[in-house]
Amino acid sequence: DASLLQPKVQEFELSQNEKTVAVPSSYQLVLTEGSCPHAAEALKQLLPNKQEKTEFKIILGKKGDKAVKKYAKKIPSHKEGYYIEVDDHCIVIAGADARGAFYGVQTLAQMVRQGDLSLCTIEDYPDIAFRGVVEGFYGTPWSHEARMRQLAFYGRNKMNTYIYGPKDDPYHSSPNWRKPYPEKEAAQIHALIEQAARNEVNFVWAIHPGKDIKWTEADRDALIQKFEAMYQLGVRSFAVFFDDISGDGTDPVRQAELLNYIDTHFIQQKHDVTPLVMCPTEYNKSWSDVKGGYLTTLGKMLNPSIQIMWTGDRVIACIDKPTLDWINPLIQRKAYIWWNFPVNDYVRDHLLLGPVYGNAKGIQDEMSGFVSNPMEHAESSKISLYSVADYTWNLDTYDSIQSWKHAIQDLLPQKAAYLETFATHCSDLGTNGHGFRRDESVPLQPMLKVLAQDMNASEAVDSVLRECMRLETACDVLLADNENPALIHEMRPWLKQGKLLGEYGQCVLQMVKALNGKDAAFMTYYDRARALQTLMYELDMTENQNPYQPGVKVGSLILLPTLNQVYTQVTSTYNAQHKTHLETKAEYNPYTLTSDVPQLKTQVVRARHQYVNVSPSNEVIKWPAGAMLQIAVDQPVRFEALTMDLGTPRVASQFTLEVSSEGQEWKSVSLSQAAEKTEITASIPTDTSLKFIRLTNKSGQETQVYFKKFTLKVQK
Ligand SMILES: CCCC(=O)N[C@H]1/C(=N/OC(=O)Nc2ccccc2)O[C@H](CO)[C@@H](O)[C@@H]1O
Repeated sequence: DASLLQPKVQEFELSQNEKTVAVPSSYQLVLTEGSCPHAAEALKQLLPNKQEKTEFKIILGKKGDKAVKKYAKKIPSHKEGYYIEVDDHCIVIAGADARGAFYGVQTLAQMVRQGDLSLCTIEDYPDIAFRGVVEGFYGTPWSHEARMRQLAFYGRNKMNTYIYGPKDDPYHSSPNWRKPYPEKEAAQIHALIEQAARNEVNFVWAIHPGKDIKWTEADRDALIQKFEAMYQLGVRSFAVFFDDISGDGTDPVRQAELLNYIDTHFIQQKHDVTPLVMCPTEYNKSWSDVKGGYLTTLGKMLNPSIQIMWTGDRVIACIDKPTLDWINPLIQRKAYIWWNFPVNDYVRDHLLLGPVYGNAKGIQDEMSGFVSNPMEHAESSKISLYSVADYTWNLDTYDSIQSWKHAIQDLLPQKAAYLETFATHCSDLGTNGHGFRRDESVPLQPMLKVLAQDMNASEAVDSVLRECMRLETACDVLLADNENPALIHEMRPWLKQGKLLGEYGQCVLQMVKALNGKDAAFMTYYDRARALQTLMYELDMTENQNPYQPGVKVGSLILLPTLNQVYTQVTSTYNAQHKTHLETKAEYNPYTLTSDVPQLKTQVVRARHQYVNVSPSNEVIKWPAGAMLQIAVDQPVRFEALTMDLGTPRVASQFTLEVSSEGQEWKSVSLSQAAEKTEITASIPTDTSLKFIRLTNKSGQETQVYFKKFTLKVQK
């Protein structure tokens, strides 16, 4: 069944209807020794017991091999393409090159797993030249074991590129990019390179020198020497990243001269090295200043074989034709896409387990590469990566939902149905500085909308109740599962939250059904609902407490908000009927953020014990003159202190900090910032309790700052 092949093949034809042949238990292998070693190794693992003298033959080779001479004309004339022919006494796998032959064996492996083989022919090849993953996220780099598993996953899914560029590796970035890796790390990288080769994956080693590179011969030679050291380790693919830097490292002429020098004096000298990849400083349209000439300078100066990475119209954006029609002419080549999904280093309280959707069809000829920047959770990222492999191999037949279901089936075969239930409600990012969102709880949305309109709609009550039971069950089963321990370990906090959410939903809907029944029943569900609200809040406050977006969110787009709304409504109704004063607030967040700084208006404010934090942003914030950021609180509190960090020294004088107890009378509070320090503090008088605090840019002009920290300390 061709629709089950992953990625979907370009052309599949049954040769004789309904005829099949059993998977050969023994066969004669015909190949040119040493021609396609990784394909031959994969075939041996797939069908181990080959015999010399048997009737059945498997022919394996690449274009030019005598073994496949007869089929040469059938082999697609695309790099990494292959031809498969299955008939009743022979299987042919003929690659356009060795990697194509390897991919043919991967496809055969999937056919074999389906049982008897249909008599058929397959002509297949990738739509996009470079497909795979860039380990380029902020946060805990993947472990060595996780990377080894990833590379095998890429081999099975025909991804041919893994770019090693973890921001937090000191030998990839500053300060040690000039130094060779120590013994242990070097050995691990060598092991990864061998694993990559076995799986026909280009291991691309990236260097990120931009923070402190000097435009001198010394630093140029230091970079070449580091590349040479990596070449000795076995690296045959190289990248230079200039993203997320400032200062004179951002000069495009210098960047281009350096890259052309590396290309001419290193890449071109080696013959067995793939084209150099670079990540520009302006890597998305929203940050580009075309008139400034950065992109056009690179486009004009960079040797044509050098690939230029691009994230799209924004840092986090899906890729469509207008995106590519804009960038390709400027850089005078096809963009090499760095797709910032499912990376979640800016929404670390959310796991992104939903479908991969939103990238256009029909744009395969406008991109030279498409690599996904994943989550620090390696196993959980495989749901998205499976679909990125599917999409980038064959854009026009890609079906996001079907691919998502197959991805889950592939990741956890025995418990796929449960993982699908859980993943359905664990896909949106929540509000974030990039404004990038994903759909969530999609099959349940119609009923949730009915419920929000009328909590007594019995069909909606029952269907949401059943889904909450399924969610609770799914989380229990997954928490206890050991088919893929690494996956469950990563998801554990979210599975626990999903279980609580499923239980909470059942209580709330039982409250609705108990409204006109026995009060004791209602009260029991009410007590448990309140208890579950507390348990969800405490889990959110105690697990995954990273310094950026701490906490554990599940169902945050529509399921939890709808259940909270129904909780409030049914409790209010009960109060009206019984003249009681039960608590109607579901999720109590006493703080509200308002701002007329465009990039800050969606930031999240959250109380955490004695501290009130506004979530930091990775972006450069353009703070208009007179614009403000305000925190309001329901009940008056005594703020003791404010600590913030705008990532810029000597900037406090551009701002005023004011406080108010009712929003009319404002008192200003002095800000202090030590010389050459970026941290700004304010001690707030606690003689009166306050409901408002606001920070305004009073400098009379727009200022550019970062937004690394904004924390209020509340008096106990
Ligand atoms: C060619 C893409 C480079 C890129 O995306 N860099 C980082 C990246 N950069 O985006 C920024 O907004 N970076 C930034 C903004 C302001 C100041 C410093 C960095 O975003 C991703 C998602 O958070 C990170 O995983 C990436 O490492």
